[in-house]
Amino acid sequence: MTNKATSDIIYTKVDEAPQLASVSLLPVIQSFAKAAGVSVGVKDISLAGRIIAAFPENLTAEQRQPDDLAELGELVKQPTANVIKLPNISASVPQLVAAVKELQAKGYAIPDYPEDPSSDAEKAIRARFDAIKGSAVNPVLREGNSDRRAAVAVKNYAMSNPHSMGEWTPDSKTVVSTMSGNDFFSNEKSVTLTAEQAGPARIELVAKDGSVTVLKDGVSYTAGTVVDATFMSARALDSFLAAQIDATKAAGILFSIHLKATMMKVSDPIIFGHAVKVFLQPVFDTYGEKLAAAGVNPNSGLGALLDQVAAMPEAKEIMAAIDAVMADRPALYMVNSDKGITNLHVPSDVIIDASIPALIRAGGKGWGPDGKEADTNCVIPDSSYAPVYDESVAYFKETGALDPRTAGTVQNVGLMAQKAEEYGSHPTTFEIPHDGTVRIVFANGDILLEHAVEAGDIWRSASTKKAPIEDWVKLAISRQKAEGCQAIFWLDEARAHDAELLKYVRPILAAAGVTDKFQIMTPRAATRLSLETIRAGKNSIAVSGNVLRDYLTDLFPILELGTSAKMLSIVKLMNGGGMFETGAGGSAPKHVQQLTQENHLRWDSLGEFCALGESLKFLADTKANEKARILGHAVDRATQGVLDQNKSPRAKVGQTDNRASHYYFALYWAQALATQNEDSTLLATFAPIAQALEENETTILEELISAEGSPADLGGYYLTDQQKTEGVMRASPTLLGILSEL
Ligand SMILES: NC(=O)C1=CN([C@@H]2O[C@H](COP(=O)(O)OP(=O)(O)OC[C@H]3O[C@@H](n4cnc5c(N)ncnc54)[C@H](OP(=O)(O)O)[C@@H]3O)[C@@H](O)[C@H]2O)C=CC1
Ligand SMILES: O=C(O)CCC(=O)C(=O)O
Ligand SMILES: [Mg+2]
Repeated sequence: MTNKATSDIIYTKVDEAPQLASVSLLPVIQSFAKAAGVSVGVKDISLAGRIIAAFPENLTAEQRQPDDLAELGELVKQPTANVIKLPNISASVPQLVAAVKELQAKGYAIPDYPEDPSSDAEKAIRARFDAIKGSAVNPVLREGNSDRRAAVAVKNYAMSNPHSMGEWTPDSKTVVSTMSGNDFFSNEKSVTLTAEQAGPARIELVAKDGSVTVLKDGVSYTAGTVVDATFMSARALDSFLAAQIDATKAAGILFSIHLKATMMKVSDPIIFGHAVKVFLQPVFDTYGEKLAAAGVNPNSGLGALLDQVAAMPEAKEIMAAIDAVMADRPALYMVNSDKGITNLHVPSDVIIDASIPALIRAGGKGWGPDGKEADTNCVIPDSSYAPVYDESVAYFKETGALDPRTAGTVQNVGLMAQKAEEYGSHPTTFEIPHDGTVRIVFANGDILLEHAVEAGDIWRSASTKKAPIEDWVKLAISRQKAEGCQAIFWLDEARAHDAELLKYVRPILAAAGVTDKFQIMTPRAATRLSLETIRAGKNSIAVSGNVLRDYLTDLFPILELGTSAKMLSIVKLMNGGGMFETGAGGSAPKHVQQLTQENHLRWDSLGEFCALGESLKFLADTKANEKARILGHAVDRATQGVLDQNKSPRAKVGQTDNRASHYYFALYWAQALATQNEDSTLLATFAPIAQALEENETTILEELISAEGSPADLGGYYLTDQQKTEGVMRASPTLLGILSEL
């Protein structure tokens, strides 16, 4: 790799709200760090940046950008890596298409996204876009397992300043519905590879007539890898969805589907497309061919479908047919009832890890088309992890809402390193073109796993390497030792994949003499026990696979803290480096909308503060930089100050926003450095800074707040204009002036 990252700490340029927040926060971080001899560089992993980097030959020399993600992907394998990773967009097709359109309008000659590539040239373009689509950054950077928890100060703050919780009543009609068979869960097969089996393999589909289609060649496995294969039957999925639509209507509640079309970027958009199609079945029965000819792909959602229909010659007739079907269907759970955006409009608008916890926090209520809250049928087709939500809903119906003032906490140790489990499944997931048998075949012809499938079934294989599994169990042991609390492996002995994992887990626990410190429970049982535990004010550690890592690090924080944005999220990289993620939430598109409408950014950077403190302390250890340690401890004190003094952003214009909260963070950080007695140089540097920040509080806040209430122009969405964005996010010349003294 050329162009080696030379900064001590790498901060990531991302998208949407966290990127806007960075424009305000980075000058503070960079100038404070500089005073301690610590350099903080930036690498671009934004959606727009990744698109630009993928098409250099289409662009002018000025427009071109290096492939920062590839560079970071190498860096995270180095022992010196120290990365602060903010959440980036995992793009669905509609988001990708919108970003390309914006870049084209700005003069970047990026090709269109080929929806249905036919020529080799189109296929090559599509392959480049596919590498950008969905969860394309996290699996590359997460070369370690996940340690997510609420810092003690953050948890204490949440207990003394509880967020509002909706009421749960036993008569709530809200339910979680999932398939009873023929899904990924029930069709799963799993094998741990012996040393003899390690090596190359291919995935092929053998048709009924014996002809063979190679779906994927050049798969390569190492010894000890757990290889899974499974499929979801398209027929079973469609009849499940049809039955759920009817059941929802009969119950008089809202229909909603919750998927992870971003992280599960191949399988879940297809499942989403089935939901769109089944919901509009009579329309597809009548106009299916015409819609297909017009390029409609239900996987992109109802929003894109409506736009495409509007441009068809038969628009009026088809629109009338759609309206008639919608009138006959149950009411849909809405993303934005004011704008008529439904759950089925865009595959990435409703993302299960955030959507279901928000509904549970609200007392089991979703928003209906009338703008009112209502009970909801939460449809989660695959039954692998749906029991977690089903059990949560059942538990809260029985016992009422959780009380954040007294609740304990559930931390997570998640398996994700080296594209573990579903993270690595994207290139080995296929929508089956015709009936037959899918099989994984070794070079010598031996068959590893096989399934009889039908056209349209979604078949996928995931694998998990030995070293990450062992690292994950060891991380669990050390976290349990540090906390001394209950710890549960959320694994189901009766599930093929989990049974293979347990063959690793048990001997490692036994060898470490800690078998009695851990329980092993199915996700459903673990959910119940964890909820009972935190209700009793005690703590638990959820040791889980990758998908549950994702789900649980939103579910519990959203109930305990009101949001997952405040989580400490550490990735202990397997080769010795550290990556510090900011919170457990996403890029909060709603927040950008508020900023552009009324110049108020309610993004909370507490996750960034926590990550920064950890990153500096890690740097102190890896580069023997004591100043960095002092800076890191001062970050912790500043974070505590932001919490104690209630300087976190609030929702409304005129209240503290993201920029003002960064001012307070800088003030408390400088004060902490000006009052420590370990390093006199730092003290001398920061004493006048702290004083200047204190003395100019009123001026700085006035400068920051003066523009609030009226629209803000960022000059773009996916690719904002740097000058305009800095004008909005660095609105206090006084603050910038003080920072420039460093
Ligand atoms: N690690 C990563 O890179 C991740 C990326 N994503 C990406 O983020 C995008 C949006 O995902 P989505 O599922 O909607 O989830 P988000 O977490 O972005 O948004 C859900 C809601 O959570 C609240 N929220 C999240 N972060 C903060 C914060 N720092 N401060 C205050 N409130 C916050 C907001 O609620 P309110 O409206 O109440 O303020 C927000 O509307 C997608 O493109 C997704 O792919 C998602 C998860 C992780
Ligand atoms: O990788 C992604 O797409 C999102 C991951 C995520 O939501 C998480 O890590 O919590
Ligand atoms: Mg998540």
